[in-house]
Amino acid sequence: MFPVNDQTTSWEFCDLSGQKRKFLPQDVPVHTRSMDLQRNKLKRVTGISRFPFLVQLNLSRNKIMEFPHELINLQKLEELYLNQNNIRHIPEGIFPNLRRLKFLKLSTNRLTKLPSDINQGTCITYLDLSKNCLKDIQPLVGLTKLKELFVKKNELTELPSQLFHNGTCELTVCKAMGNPLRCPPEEVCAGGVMDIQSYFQHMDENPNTRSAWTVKTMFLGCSMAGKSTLCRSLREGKPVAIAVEDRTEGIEISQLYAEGIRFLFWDFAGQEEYYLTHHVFITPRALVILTVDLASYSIVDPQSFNDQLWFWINNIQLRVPDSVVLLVGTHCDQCTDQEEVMEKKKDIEEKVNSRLANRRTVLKQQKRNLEENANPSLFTDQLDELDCLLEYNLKVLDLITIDCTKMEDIGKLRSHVLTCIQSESVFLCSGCILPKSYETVSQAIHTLVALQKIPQHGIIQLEELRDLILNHVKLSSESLKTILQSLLRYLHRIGVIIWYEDISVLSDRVFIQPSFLISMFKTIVRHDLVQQLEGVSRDLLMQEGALVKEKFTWVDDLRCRGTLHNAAMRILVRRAIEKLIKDDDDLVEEVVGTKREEGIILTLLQHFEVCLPTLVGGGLNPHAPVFTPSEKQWKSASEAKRDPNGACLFPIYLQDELIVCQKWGENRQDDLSVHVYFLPEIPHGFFHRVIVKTCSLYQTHWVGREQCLLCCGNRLCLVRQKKRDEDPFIEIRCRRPEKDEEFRQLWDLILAVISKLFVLSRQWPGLTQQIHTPCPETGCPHYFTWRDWQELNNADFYNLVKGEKLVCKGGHTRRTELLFPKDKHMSL
Ligand SMILES: Nc1nc2c(ncn2[C@@H]2O[C@H](COP(=O)(O)OP(=O)(O)OP(=O)(O)O)[C@@H](O)[C@H]2O)c(=O)[nH]1
Repeated sequence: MFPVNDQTTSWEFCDLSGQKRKFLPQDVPVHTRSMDLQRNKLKRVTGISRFPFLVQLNLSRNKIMEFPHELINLQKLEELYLNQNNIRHIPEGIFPNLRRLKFLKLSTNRLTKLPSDINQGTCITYLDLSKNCLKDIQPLVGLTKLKELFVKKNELTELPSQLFHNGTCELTVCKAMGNPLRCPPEEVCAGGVMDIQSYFQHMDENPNTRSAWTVKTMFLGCSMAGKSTLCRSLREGKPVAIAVEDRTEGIEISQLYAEGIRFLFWDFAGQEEYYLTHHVFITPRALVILTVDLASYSIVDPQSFNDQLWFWINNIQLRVPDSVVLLVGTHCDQCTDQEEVMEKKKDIEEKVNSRLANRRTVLKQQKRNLEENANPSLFTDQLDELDCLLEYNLKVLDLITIDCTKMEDIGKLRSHVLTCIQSESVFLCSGCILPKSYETVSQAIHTLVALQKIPQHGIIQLEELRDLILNHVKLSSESLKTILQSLLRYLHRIGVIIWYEDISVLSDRVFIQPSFLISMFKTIVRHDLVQQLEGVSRDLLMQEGALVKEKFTWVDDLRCRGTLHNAAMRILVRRAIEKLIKDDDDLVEEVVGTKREEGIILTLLQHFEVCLPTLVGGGLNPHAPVFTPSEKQWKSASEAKRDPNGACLFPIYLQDELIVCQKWGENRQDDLSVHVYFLPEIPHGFFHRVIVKTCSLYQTHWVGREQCLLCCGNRLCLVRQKKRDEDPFIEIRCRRPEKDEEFRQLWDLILAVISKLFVLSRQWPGLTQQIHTPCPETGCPHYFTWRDWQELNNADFYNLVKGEKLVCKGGHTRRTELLFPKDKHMSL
């Protein structure tokens, strides 16, 4: 929507949006400067040259097939929206005439090629070409004022290096995800313009044409399905039996080189407790091998399909919706005969295909419902979002059946995986070209590991790593510095190393062996943590200066309250780590932490929102200084008071909701309640992180497994996960305030919680929100986008609470529904 200021008179701004028009209207004044024609049914734009004073023109969401040639007459045009049409071709000769054009949005069309003279639109600063079919954007070279470039989801294999030349480039934003990029690889582009520039600079200095190929392969599936067996057998090239007691805890990583491809195998444990870490490690652009035990799979029991397959496919679809999933059925030897194997294969494939197709049908139906609504303009964001979900294409390949104990079957699977990877139509992630210098440095790191110059645990200071590499390569210290930074970023993104550049206390340290870090994670995030704690010996307790009776308290607190004392955590991590790190007390201390300082592991667990430091509060405190209404940045209230020798709350280990229920009491009829719906469902682990995120804002909170209660001033706010008619939503429920100032606090509180929900939900790209849920009390839905929320002011909020309908147009992504009983007015 155009920004219209109050001074704009009607002849200057002409809103013709959403009127199902097939032609331009005749009665618009020729002096019109801004025309909004979005969401009509225009196929051609004939007659637009009658408005030579147009500065802004919005033709988005029409049915335009040809780029309107007449636009060459709009010489004052500065902003042009042509997104969401069907344009296949832009003729030559347009852009030399649009000398004032600054903003051009052409996303979601069918362009395969750009006109060679597009670079004569020399004023263009913003250009969106995402979601087309472009193979080449070389014609953009010469757009010297370009600041923001979007070319997501095209068919680009290269970006033109000239666009990024240091001296001339004004680009500040370049988004190129979703292209089969080789030069620079997508992982370099993800780092933004600076990383791309650095890449091209090194390519200039050390050109390379050879393609390096690394494929992250993730093994997912239920516990005991055979993931570790598959992973290790593939690596060894022969069947490897895994003893039952040798189950995967957390994640294991290993490598395999085959036919010039480096596979990084990530073997994820199947038990529920580990799902909590999956958001950290399940990343896009990987091959997923979903393993199912065919012997235990039941055709007749629908739960079997749900648990063993659909749960995983659904999770993958929510988290990495563009992935390729290879289904592997193990334990064939334990099925009665080949016939049973084939029946199960057929059943699984049919059910997967029908569920995937069904999901699409539901999405399409939802889209139709919105389009047919009396006022579809209220739903444009929802429609966009549904379009995005429809565009994702999770590829689930046919199931391959194997007996992991048979040599022949392991060979069959290995060549099948290679074929899948090499067939680019199936697997987007192909080889990528790196500057020679990157390869040299990468190789040097590899050699240093092999020569054991880098300790086995792989934790190394950045500077120390640089010094070691300098002894191995012919590079100046200065150029190594820049190469190393970009290279480490790249290696981190493809999953070879871990470097948390953004966590200030960890930014000077590199984890050359990710498996080390993960094994630290799994000492804490594990299904048998209580037993592990019970097994702590007297010697270990003494080392930490703790008494045996403290151990009983720890066990009790973990079991009943989901709280792990930091002292207990230190003991557990130290016990695990001392097996890996020998004779390096300083490092052990750094990882484990001390009574005065948090260690690496605790920092990471909090960074990834697995736990939060507890400051278990007392009763309601009317003077609690936690909230500062209208403060832009939400600081963690407990941060300053965090005690490294305190305890951490792990919502995953909580058993019940008792404490929350007790404190909250009964729902009241006049409670304020905001619902945030999610479609298709709330992912596993999502709510635990909501709890961690929201509770970290408050000093006083009580937490249950699927609920948490926050205290703001003397107001209570309940956040909980619920379902209505199978539709999952998160409810934020507050006691109705009495005083004005409390009311404002409450508004900020709701806003803070919702903002956390939105930030979090962005990490699941396959997730959107429920659309049709009218308010049961008033019958009229109030739909809000996140941007609407931010833009609402207190006065709007008062009106809402009074039951007045407030309509917000525009906005971005997900919508929220306000449900305030209409008859309960606030006295303000
Ligand atoms: N007979 C037979 N046994 C298999 C086959 N595949 C796996 N197994 C056995 O099944 C058991 C479980 O296999 P794992 O590879 O540990 O299973 P997982 O999926 O990694 O399990 P978690 O680590 O708990 O997530 C092991 O004892 C394997 O040796 C198979 O095809 N045939």
